[in-house]
Amino acid sequence: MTENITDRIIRIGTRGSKLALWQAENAAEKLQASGFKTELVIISTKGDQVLDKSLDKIGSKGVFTEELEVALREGQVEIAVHSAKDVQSSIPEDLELVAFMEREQVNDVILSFDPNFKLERDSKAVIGTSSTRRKALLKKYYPNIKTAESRGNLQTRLRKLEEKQFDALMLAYAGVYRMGYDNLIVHTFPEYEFVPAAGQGSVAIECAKNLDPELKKGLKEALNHTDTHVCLLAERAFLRTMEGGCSIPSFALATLTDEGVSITGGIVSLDGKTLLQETLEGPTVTVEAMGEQLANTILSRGGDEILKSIRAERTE
Ligand SMILES: NCc1[nH]cc(CCC(=O)O)c1CC(=O)O
Repeated sequence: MTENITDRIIRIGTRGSKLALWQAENAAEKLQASGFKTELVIISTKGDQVLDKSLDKIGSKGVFTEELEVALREGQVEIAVHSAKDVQSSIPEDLELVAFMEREQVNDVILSFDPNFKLERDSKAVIGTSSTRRKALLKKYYPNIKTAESRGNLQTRLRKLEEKQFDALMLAYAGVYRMGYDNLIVHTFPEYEFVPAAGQGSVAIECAKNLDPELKKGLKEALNHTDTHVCLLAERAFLRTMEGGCSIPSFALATLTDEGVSITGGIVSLDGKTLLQETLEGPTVTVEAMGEQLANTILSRGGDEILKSIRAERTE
C-alpha cells in the first residue's frame, strides 16, 4: 500500500519579511490547490539580521538563503521559498531547485511620494538603492544622479524614503507590485536598458535532493511554471559562468520567442563607463548552453577585466 503524497504536510521555509511571506503564502496556496497541506516555518537569515552593511560587504554567498538551506538539510522543512534573484548561481550538492514560479514583470522602477517626480537624463536627484548593478547603470544612463544606501526590507526602505533619506527609491517592480505599493511608481525603466539581475521577478523553490521522488514530482507539478523555468535556466547558466554572485553588476534576461529563447546579458563597470551587453537567440533545448556562451562572449570582450578590477577594489 502506498501512502498518498498529498497526505504529507509540506513545511515551507521562508524568511520573515512581508514580501517573503507573500511569496511563501503564494506557494502554499498553489500546493493546497493540488491537495497538499502546508505549514509556514519562518527562518531569519544573515541578510535579515545584518542591515548596516551593503550586501557586497557582508560577503558570503547565500546571504538570504544559507539558514534556509540548513533547515532543508536538517529536515525541518520540505521546501524553501526564495526570491530567485537571491539564490546563488551554484546550489550545494545535496540540494536542488525543484521549481520556478511564474515570473512577474521584470523591470526596475522608481518610487516617490511626489507624484510629479520626473527622472530625466540630467536629473540630479538622490536615489536609494544598494544594488551594485542599479548604481552602475544609473551612472551610465543618468550621470548626475547620486545614490544612497537603502538596505532592509521594502517597508524599511519606504520608511527611509518617507524620512527623505533620498528623493526616490529604486526597486524591482515585482516586489513593489506584490506588496501593493505600485501607486508610488513614478518611472519604469525599459528592461533592455536596465536589464534586470538574473532571476528578478521569479520565486525559486529549493528542496533536498534526497526528498521522496514522488513528492518532488508533486511539488514540481504544483509549483513549476514551465516558461519561467526555461528562462531561468538560461539566466542562471549565464550567472554561473560569470561567477558573479549577487554583488557583481551583471545582468541577464531571457524571454521566449516564436522560435525559442532570446537571452540578453552583460556587465557594467562600477563607474558606469563600460557597458557590455549582448543578445543571443536559439532553440529552447539549448538554453543552458546559450547562457554559458553569452557569458563567455561577455567575459572575452572585456567582462573578465571588469570583474578583475571589481575584485581588486573589494580586497583593498
Ligand atoms: N535583493 C533584494 C531583492 N530580492 C528580491 C527582490 C524582489 C523582487 C524580485 O523578486 O525580483 C528584492 C528587492 C528588489 O530588488 O527590489
